[in-house]
Amino acid sequence: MVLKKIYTLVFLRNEKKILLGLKKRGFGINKWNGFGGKVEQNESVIEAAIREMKEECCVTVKKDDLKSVGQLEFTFEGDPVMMDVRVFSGVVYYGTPTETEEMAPKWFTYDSIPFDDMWPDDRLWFPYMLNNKLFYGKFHYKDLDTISNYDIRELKSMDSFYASREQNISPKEKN
Ligand SMILES: Nc1[nH]c(=O)nc2c1ncn2[C@H]1C[C@H](O)[C@@H](COP(=O)(O)OP(=O)(O)OP(=O)(O)O)O1
Repeated sequence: MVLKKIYTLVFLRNEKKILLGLKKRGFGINKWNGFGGKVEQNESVIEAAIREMKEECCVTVKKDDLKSVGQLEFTFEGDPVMMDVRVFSGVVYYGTPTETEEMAPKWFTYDSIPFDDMWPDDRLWFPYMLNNKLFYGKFHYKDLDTISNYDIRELKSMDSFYASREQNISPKEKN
């Protein structure tokens, strides 16, 4: 059996910019990323995405304003737990992105995304997201800085992609 933990990752965007946050503690510290974290028991993926946005940058997003745009799976050498990351994108939000103990938010123009200070996988799958393509990516890390192999593909629909894997996920994990 593959052990996995489900995470959320949310990117607010507009025509010119994307909101990233500098992670101030824990996993991925000092890297720029979207906002998100572990899906807790008794919440759906989308509920977790909304909660993490509020906790990490004080912004309110509504369920219908978040679009499921991708899934990323990460495994690490010697670690039996797969990270299953559900990626969302949104334009509409309420409030002002504000620094918290976990994240320092900042808007970046699309040509100034700081890939050198992000997870190495980001420069591989961001082009899909930025071009409004749905995607699935699978990455195996040799260590926290080094991808040993990966595969990315474009998807036609997130719903049908998740439906095809339904037998492997519990109802709570669906969005
Ligand atoms: N290789 C990777 N590339 C990427 O772009 N995002 C990644 C990634 N590996 C993890 N992430 C994201 C997923 C998730 O949004 C975040 C990790 O979540 P955290 O560990 O911060 O979870 P929590 O906020 O629940 O943690 P704690 O509250 O500190 O327990 O980093």
